[in-house]
Amino acid sequence: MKPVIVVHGGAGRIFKDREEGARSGVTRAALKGYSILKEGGNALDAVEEAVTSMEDDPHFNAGYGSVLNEKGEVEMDAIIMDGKNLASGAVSAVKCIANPIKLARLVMEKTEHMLLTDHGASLFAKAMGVPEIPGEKLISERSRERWSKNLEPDSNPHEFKKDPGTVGAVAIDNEGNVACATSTGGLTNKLVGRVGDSACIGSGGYADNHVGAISTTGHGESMMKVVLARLILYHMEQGMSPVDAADTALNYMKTRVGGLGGVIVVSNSGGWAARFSTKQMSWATVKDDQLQYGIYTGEIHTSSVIESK
Ligand SMILES: CC(C)C[C@H](NC(=O)C[C@H](N)C(=O)O)C(=O)O
Repeated sequence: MKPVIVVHGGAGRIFKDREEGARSGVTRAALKGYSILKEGGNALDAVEEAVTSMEDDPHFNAGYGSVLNEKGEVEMDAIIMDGKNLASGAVSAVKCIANPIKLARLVMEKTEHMLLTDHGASLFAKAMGVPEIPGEKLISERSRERWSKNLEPDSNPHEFKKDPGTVGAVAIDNEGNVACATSTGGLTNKLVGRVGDSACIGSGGYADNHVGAISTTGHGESMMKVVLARLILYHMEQGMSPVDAADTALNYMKTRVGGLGGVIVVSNSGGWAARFSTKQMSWATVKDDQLQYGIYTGEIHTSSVIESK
């Protein structure tokens, strides 16, 4: 099987000041993940690496640069899933760690459980030797500015809320194993303790070698109502292509519950899709040593991996 990776850096709106950063961030993440796959590495390592790279990048709403909750703090959700055996690990409402996706993987590999939250997740992180960092270290200047603007009486919070940048990756490796990973700071000015789709199996992501892998972004409450990731795989099981399955599920979410979002898909035969019902979504993919990326509907740039290094 030829390896494929697809990544997203969030749907919604991408304001001009974030466009270049988002474009280069998704491109870098896809190339990092792809180089693992090219060297014979597995899909799980590739999606973890791609997501870690975007968690460390302040242009995205995950890890450093996460949006702030109503109290001005970072609380993050993440999930990872292995399509080989349907093993999955997730964390929700975690603070004070740099890479929630790595903690989600430890939940998957080192516990009997699938999801650890808040205080328990932080005790687990300590037990695993994951360094605790001051919460302040996750707050970028941009997130702080956005958060305080949202509190101003004449602000238009709906505009800012549209531009966060959740991250995710899906991949298939040369053995035909698929995996997904998703990580987010959630929604701007959310209530303390709010958990979104990105920590929930079937909503924020799903991976099954029998069908393919999905990572999602968008309005979490809507995505949880329709169990978006698993819904797309269901359509693929019924014979739809990744693009048709993604569009059908996104359309259902829009008409049924009024929610918008974006998804990336890889099928177990190496097909892929990056689709969104929002105005924009930053995405990138590498397949056959060819890099493709875009932000707007219909925008696709193509270059060879050798040139882009
Ligand atoms: C306005 C929306 C489309 C922006 C989108 N948000 C998320 O994906 C949030 C995540 N699914 C949750 O609900 O916790 C983004 O970050 O790009």
